[in-house]
Amino acid sequence: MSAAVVPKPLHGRRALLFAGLVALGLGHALAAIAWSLLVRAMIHRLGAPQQATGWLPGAGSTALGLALATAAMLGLERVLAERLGQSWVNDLRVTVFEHIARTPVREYRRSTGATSLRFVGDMTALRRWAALGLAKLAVAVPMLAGCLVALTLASPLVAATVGVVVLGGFLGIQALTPRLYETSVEARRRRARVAAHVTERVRSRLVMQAYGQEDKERRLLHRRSSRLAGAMVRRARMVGAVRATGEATIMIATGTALVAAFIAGVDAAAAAGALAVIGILTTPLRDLTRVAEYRVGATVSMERLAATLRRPIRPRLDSGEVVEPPEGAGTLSVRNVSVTGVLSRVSVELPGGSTVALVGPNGSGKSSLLTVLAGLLLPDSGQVLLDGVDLRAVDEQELRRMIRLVGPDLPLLRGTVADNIRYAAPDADEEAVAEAIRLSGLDEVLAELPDGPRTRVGEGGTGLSAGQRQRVALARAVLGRPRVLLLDEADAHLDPTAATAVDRLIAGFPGTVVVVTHRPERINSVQMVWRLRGGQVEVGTDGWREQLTAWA
Ligand SMILES: Nc1ncnc2c1ncn2[C@@H]1O[C@H](COP(=O)(O)OP(=O)(O)OP(=O)(O)O)[C@@H](O)[C@H]1O
Repeated sequence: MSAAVVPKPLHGRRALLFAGLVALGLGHALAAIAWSLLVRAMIHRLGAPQQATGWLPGAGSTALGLALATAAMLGLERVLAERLGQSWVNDLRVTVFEHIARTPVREYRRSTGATSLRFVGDMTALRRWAALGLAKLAVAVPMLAGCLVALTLASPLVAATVGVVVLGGFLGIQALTPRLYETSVEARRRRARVAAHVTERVRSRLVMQAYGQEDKERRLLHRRSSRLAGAMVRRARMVGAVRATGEATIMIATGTALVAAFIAGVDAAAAAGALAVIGILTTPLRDLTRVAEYRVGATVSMERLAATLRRPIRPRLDSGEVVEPPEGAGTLSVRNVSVTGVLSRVSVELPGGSTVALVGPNGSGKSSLLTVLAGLLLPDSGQVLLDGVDLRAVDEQELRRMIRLVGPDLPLLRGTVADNIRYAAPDADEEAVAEAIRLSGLDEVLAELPDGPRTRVGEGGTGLSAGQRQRVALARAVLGRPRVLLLDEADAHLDPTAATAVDRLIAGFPGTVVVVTHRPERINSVQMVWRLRGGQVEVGTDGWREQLTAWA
């Protein structure tokens, strides 16, 4: 099992974008210095007798040039910052998705709402941090440094005073961040609860309606929503405190700069230049205040994502580890397979092309064994071989092509019936699709559907009856002629005619079939029976057909 590599915000191309933003910050700094010198020179000229000297040559065009350059830099800064944020979040989104997609189903039990919060709320917080936090940091720090240089040119005392006030402001903000962090964690937790509640209950609203629980659920949501509102207000209070500290810093810096200018005895022109710089300084100071806010939001979100990414996933095999897909008829060998709490040192052999019924009481581990045979659940110990090769050594795509599973945990996806059939093999030709439809007995279903294979279904196949869904799932599984077909209660929901179609499918299927069923009397075409009990597999003996009914 391996953990994911978390994309870094300043990796690769993003480091260049960041460097571009720092360059823009330096540009802003130079503009601030130039602006302060220009203001100072203009004020000097205002004080001088006009007739003698005339107006400052080039002042207008310099001011216009500085204004245009600043506007252009601001525009460019926004674009670079957004590119930085989007690029990082895009990498993160794909990484998190891939990780969740590859996490064993038993390892990931987050609700859909909590998962979608990772892709919406958390990604927004992280994009803000990169695009408005990191990017602002890149620009604001050089800009702040440039402003302090400009102030030093006017008066070192003024610069030192402003520097001390700014430092005090940052320390104040720093002192507030632990509480901001706590309130942000609480707000996120409450948001996750509301998202999980709403998503699950909306999806299962028929259960609410059937049991008349709409009012109770509404009250529950109201309570959770009110708690979320409270948490958001507490967070807003802290955000307000941070912003207020930033604004107070700006005002105190302006006031103390004037006092310092008075004490230092600087002339009016230099004081005006310093004030012009303080005006410019307002922008980076405000930006840096926001940086603290975005950083805390991103920390909270990143902790949640990192927890998800720490979950182990099935590692991709290195090219050197992959063995050639085995040749053979689909012989399955289970050797000493154990899955904690479910299977205990199970060893059975299923010759290629044969069919076995897997029976046993509820919870005995039939579905678990099927997922082990499919290579989807890795056993804690032991191995499963397909035609003599350990499933773990076979390239995953090849494995999925050779072994197909049908079961209640593999619903249909939103799209058309045809999209669902082709899901496993989008490039399959029409002939292969027609064969899969025929084998699964889906042709009768398609004839009844308003738009035939182009009929749209919702999430999980809503819009079709349970039996219709089952047959679409069967067609999806047999497309491309897998070597092994694992059917988990494939006859559930089927009427006798449809169940006969499943029986025909099993009888006519050229590969190996394992069929989990509670109704063995429907399955005539199996050649042996395995019973799961107490974590062990008993293999039916000579009179197994009688055992099939007795065991099920
Ligand atoms: N996603 C899961 N995560 C953790 N444990 C699970 C999961 N699914 C099943 N189990 C556990 O594995 C054991 C076997 O369950 P399994 O679904 O394999 O039994 P089954 O024989 O197929 O039952 P049924 O006849 O009711 O379908 C049960 O104790 C169950 O609690």
